[in-house]
Amino acid sequence: MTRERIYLFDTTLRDGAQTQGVDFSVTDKRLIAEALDGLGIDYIEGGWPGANPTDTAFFGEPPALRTARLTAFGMTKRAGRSVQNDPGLAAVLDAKTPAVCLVGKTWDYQVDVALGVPREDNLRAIYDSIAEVARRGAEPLFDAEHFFDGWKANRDYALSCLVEALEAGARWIVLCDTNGGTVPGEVFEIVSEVAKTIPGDRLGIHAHNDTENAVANSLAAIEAGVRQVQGTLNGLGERCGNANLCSLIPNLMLKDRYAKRFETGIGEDALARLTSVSRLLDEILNRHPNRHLPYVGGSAFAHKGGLHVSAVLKAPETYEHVKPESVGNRRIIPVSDQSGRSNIVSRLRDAGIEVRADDDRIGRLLEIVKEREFQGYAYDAAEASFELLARRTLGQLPAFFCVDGFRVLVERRFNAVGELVTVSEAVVKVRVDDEVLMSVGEGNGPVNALDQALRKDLGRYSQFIEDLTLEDYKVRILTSGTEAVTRVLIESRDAKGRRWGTVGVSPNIVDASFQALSDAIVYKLLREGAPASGAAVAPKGGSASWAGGC
Ligand SMILES: CC(=O)SCCNC(=O)CCNC(=O)[C@H](O)C(C)(C)COP(=O)(O)OP(=O)(O)OC[C@H]1O[C@@H](n2cnc3c(N)ncnc32)[C@H](O)[C@@H]1OP(=O)(O)O
Ligand SMILES: CC(=O)C(=O)O
Repeated sequence: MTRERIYLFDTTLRDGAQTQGVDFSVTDKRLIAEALDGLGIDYIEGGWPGANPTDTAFFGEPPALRTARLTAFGMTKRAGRSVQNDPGLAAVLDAKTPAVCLVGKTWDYQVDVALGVPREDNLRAIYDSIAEVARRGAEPLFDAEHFFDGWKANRDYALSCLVEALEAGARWIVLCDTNGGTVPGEVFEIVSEVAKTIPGDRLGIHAHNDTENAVANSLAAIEAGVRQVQGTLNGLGERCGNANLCSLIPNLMLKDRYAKRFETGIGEDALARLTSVSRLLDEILNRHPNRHLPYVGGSAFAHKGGLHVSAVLKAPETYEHVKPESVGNRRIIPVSDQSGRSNIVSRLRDAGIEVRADDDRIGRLLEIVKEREFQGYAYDAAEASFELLARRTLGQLPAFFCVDGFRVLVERRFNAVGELVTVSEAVVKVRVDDEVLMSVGEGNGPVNALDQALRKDLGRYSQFIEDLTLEDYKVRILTSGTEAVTRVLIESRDAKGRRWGTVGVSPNIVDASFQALSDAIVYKLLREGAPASGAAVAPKGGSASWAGGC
């Protein structure tokens, strides 16, 4: 059976740039456009030429795209101006992109209130503007703003706006749920009605996520006939975002209901790069990847419950709706107080620790994990600390360095120019082989000072941790009985792009931080294959190098 083509339109660089807190540079835009092109996206909306210097510069020197059509965004001509005499429209058209998408009003209320022009004038503006795009040789697209609200308020007027765009030569008429308030059943009904006037292979959908339905609305629109779908990477976009292409694409390609009827421009190889493209966007935006994103999130294939893990190890499809590797993701089996022996065995194997499934020490390790989670440790977010704990329990943790003690001082005083300052200073005494090393660190707070001091001189181990960076530091106060206990979670990273989490728990925040910091270093040494120290021995209990004297 021949499959119908669904065209994918990415607006990460335009609607995504309207996300609060997102501010792309020209270089960012180029990188993202190239990644989208590499995936096989059909249209890449690069921004609004003339609206700001970044977008103007981006279109001034556009990236060389392999197959995607670079699209410039703008609005229909301004009231009181002709298409030839509208500097805003001219800037969009002068970008000379293969495709141009113009947004126009289709809700009568918006025409009356936001534009304040007679409704007839708006119809003429749509026609003239789209016709001008066609006349200039670009592929015209019409974003029908507020279409669903417009339909509900005055369907004849909303439809007449679409007809104007179609007659003016629009290749695509994109139905926008601008305020994001429409739900899937309504989208299906309305699009089905519209498709009686405008053929589905000329219709697109642009859904916002204000009711958490942007992906569902896009799929409903496809079921009702549209053949172009707009969205963004990771669901960026105005307010609550747009339809997330990182969910839409796998839904279209991996779910039989769609995959049997439709094809996209994305191949299986490219689909297997989706997770890395999603992470690239986070990297560029300097954001932490959202673990809970479907398909591409770090937890999308994380199996925590013991019952799940026991079955997944027998057959992954018992608890996985698609194969993680189909979207370039991976299965994770974290260890926590929800675990059974299966979690432990699986995690140990992942860490390259060979142990028989019926080894008594597995049960002992499981007990320790549950006991420590009761005290406040959280190993599902600190896989590196779990590995260290496991290796120690199994007698497989090399001793690298030993912390004999530390002292932290926080002092508030007047500095040399009479300003009141708070200074933190830490002194750490470590032993490597038989050598005692004492380092002083200064920082903007006690934990920072401690971190500086600990890393400053680890003797022959210093070379292994030069590229170690602290990425995230989270503190949570837990109430256990009448005493407050602090849990510190640290995420670390190195130049090879490895990330790992460590945890520390103590009634004292500095203590808890120190455990997590020293675990982060020990884990790095382990991964680097650093040789064990001659004299120091790993202490019993607590972290690898923590817990006072050795
Ligand atoms: C639904 C969407 O997401 S559409 C995309 C929205 N994205 C953006 O707005 C980001 C980029 N925007 C900008 O940089 C600026 O808004 C600009 C450069 C486009 C315009 O800036 P300004 O000229 O200062 O106008 P401002 O943004 O305050 O107001 C928009 C004007 O366009 C008019 N307008 C809005 N939509 C349309 C339209 N489809 N067709 C014609 N005119 C329109 C408004 O009535 C208003 O006119 P007024 O100034 O006479 O009241
Ligand atoms: C065009 C657009 O972004 C919208 O209507 O939501």
